[in-house]
Amino acid sequence: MSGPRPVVLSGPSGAGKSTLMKMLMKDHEGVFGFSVSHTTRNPRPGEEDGKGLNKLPMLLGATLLPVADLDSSLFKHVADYHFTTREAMQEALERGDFIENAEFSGNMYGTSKAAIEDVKAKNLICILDVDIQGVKRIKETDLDPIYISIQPPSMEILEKRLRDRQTETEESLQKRLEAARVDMELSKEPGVFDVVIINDDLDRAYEELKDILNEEIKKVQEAKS
Ligand SMILES: Nc1nc2c(ncn2[C@@H]2O[C@H](COP(=O)(O)OP(=O)(O)O)[C@@H](O)[C@H]2O)c(=O)[nH]1
Ligand SMILES: Nc1ncnc2c1ncn2[C@@H]1O[C@H](COP(=O)(O)OP(=O)(O)O)[C@@H](O)[C@H]1O
Repeated sequence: MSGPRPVVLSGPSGAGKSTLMKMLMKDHEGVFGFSVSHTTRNPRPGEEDGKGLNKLPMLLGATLLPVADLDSSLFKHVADYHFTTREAMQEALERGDFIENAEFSGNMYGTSKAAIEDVKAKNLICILDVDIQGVKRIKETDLDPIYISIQPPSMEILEKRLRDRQTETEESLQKRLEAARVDMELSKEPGVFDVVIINDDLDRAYEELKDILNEEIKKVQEAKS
């Protein structure tokens, strides 16, 4: 049995991926599991670390990382990232512990095999939040996810949302806007994404996302009942 299909959420920084994902996980307890990525960027206030799992070099070799303590049915216990160092991440990469990795806005990001395995083991729909480079890398694997791009209505609105979020320095904001221009172009290429959702009105975008995932959601719910 292969279990439910994973879901890749991609799109520019500030497009609304985390917001939509949090809504999904909150409304569907015990259906989704988040693939907790590794990153070398600093944690933002309020962001949750993958609880001790940033001792990565030793732990990543294991088939199943002890991320089971992150109860995906209770969103508040889901980690945002495993915050780590460039050195530790480089070593783990060399060991082949990641299915994909990318450099984004001056930091390293990557999806470990263990992050995916953890969610798979619980028979949940695995959600991956990755940039466009990650999308291209994942296409070279046998993961076979549903590829969804979340796009902002315009660059102007994206910039406003990112500024209002108050998480970025001016430098990091400019890097994100630059990456967003590239992302917006590439996401228009035919065949890259199964669906592109324009996140103008949040509730409408959320309904669209739920509709796309409805079949997979039902499968997981039926398997549980
Ligand atoms: N390739 C790849 N990209 C990732 C991964 N985790 C996060 N990202 C992407 O990195 C970018 C920056 O993420 P983040 O620093 O959390 O900023 P935010 O998207 O503005 O909240 C976003 O486009 C994410 O989708 C990963 O494991 N692999
Ligand atoms: N449809 C929307 N309308 C207005 N603001 C939004 C909308 N969607 C998201 N936001 C806000 O925009 C900011 C960026 O959203 P976020 O989910 O952090 O994006 P991402 O995860 O793609 O970087 C957040 O402050 C969020 O509250």
